[in-house]
Amino acid sequence: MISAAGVRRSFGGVEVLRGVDLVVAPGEFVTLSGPSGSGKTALLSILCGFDFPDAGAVEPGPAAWSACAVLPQSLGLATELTLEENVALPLRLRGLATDPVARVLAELGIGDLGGRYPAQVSFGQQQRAALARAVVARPSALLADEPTAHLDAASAEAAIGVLRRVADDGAAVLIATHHDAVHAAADRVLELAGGRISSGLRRTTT
Ligand SMILES: Nc1ncnc2c1ncn2[C@@H]1O[C@H](COP(=O)(O)OP(=O)(O)OP(=O)(O)O)[C@@H](O)[C@H]1O
Repeated sequence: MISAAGVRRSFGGVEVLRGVDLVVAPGEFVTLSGPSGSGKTALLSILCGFDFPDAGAVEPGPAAWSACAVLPQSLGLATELTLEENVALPLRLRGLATDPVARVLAELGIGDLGGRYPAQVSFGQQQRAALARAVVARPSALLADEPTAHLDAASAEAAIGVLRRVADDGAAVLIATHHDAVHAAADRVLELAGGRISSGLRRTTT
């Protein structure tokens, strides 16, 4: 579960988040839209524990952070590790087998790049490696900031398929994005405007 209740956050005297309430249930794939500067990154940073609210409460709290995967805009790949080693890291840290690494890299179209270092691949390829690392250990919550920002349409489709599967496997998934294709794949689209969540349209399936 991912949730925020009455979350407020100011920067330099400007209140960017003015009482944000949201809930993403296990198994839900929810996207967060909103104009540039509306506070999407600020909200995700608080939800994943990188930052703290001035007021309000969030889940996951510290006790559940280990089961929460985060894909920041800056990616955070370890530059001294190959893509394969980066993706294997969350599995190794938990003492799990690294068999899924090759499958996830292949699914994202970078199966032949596992032996390269981040500096030896494009930013879009790094972005897919960071997504692979975020999902490989089957997190129970996933927070991602613009995970398809540097991807072409086909690569974005593959990324969306992976995100969808993480939710179908039972994770609560919240994605900040400007990308219509990601919103179209979501169960619900939340709009952050004026410091609050102003809508939560449920996608209708026919
Ligand atoms: N650490 C900080 N210090 C000062 N101001 C900040 C800080 N973090 C965010 N802000 C301000 O808060 C506002 C929201 O920023 P944020 O990055 O959350 O927007 P966003 O909705 O993610 O934008 P984008 O769609 O462009 O990524 C902006 O006006 C930004 O300048």
